[in-house]
Amino acid sequence: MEPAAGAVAGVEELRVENLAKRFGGLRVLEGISFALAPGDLLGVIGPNGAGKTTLINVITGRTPPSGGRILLGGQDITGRPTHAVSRLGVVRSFQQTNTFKAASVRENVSRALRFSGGAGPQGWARVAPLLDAFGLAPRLGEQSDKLPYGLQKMLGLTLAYAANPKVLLLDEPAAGLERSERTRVDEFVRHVRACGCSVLIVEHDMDLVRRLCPRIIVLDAGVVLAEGPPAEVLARQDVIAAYVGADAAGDEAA
Ligand SMILES: Nc1ncnc2c1ncn2[C@@H]1O[C@H](COP(=O)(O)OP(=O)(O)OP(=O)(O)O)[C@@H](O)[C@H]1O
Repeated sequence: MEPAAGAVAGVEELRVENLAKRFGGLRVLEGISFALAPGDLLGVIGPNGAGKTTLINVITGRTPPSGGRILLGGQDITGRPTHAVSRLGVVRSFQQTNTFKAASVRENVSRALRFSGGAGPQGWARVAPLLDAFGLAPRLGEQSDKLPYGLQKMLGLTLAYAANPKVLLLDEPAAGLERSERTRVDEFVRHVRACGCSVLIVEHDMDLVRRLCPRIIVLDAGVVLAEGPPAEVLARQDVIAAYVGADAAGDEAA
């Protein structure tokens, strides 16, 4: 799959500084800081309830933070509403698919392209490599919720890309996919990075994380427990104890 020419203009860096989120007395995120350069890929892993989805919710304006700052290309976007944040180019995908269920694949793509002002031939040309690679091109007329689940997930990713992101936040893109379908997530991520888009990927599939991510952070109870290349981080005893446990220890040994 070739990257579309000129797909993303004016790519900017995302910087998260000392981000915190509390729900009442519950501390869900505390002191989270990292930066994403253009084309960067950061994996975020951690046990259930560690705060991974909340991190995406806070960055994308779905949930207001309790402290800290979010900067896009140096511009403070902290606390802006979701539609404003996505118009600036910070776009997410959801664990569950986020398509308009009763609408066709074509209409879904068209809406996402219209959002970024690019529903003309150029916009369609930008998403065409993804539609082809995922086998969605011949199914444009089909109702999106009648597609097999794996294709609905890939449509969800395509829609996120259609919105012309500078920074893409993927919440468990491989969840619910057959093992054989997961390499499509790899293809997707490589494609969007080649277009200069930064990617933050929350994922439980450690094989995928090891394959794709040059750098990961481990969240545990809302704080960063470890950060670095997956081979180093996943070998740390505190990470194994907190999260990875016997499964990954077994994988490492295998
Ligand atoms: N709106 C909310 N109100 C109160 N508590 C919340 C809210 N949203 C999330 N939480 C709590 O915040 C914590 C972190 O949840 P979050 O969904 O971010 O975890 P996660 O790391 O994404 O987990 P998973 O891997 O299971 O998706 C959990 O204890 C959750 O119950």
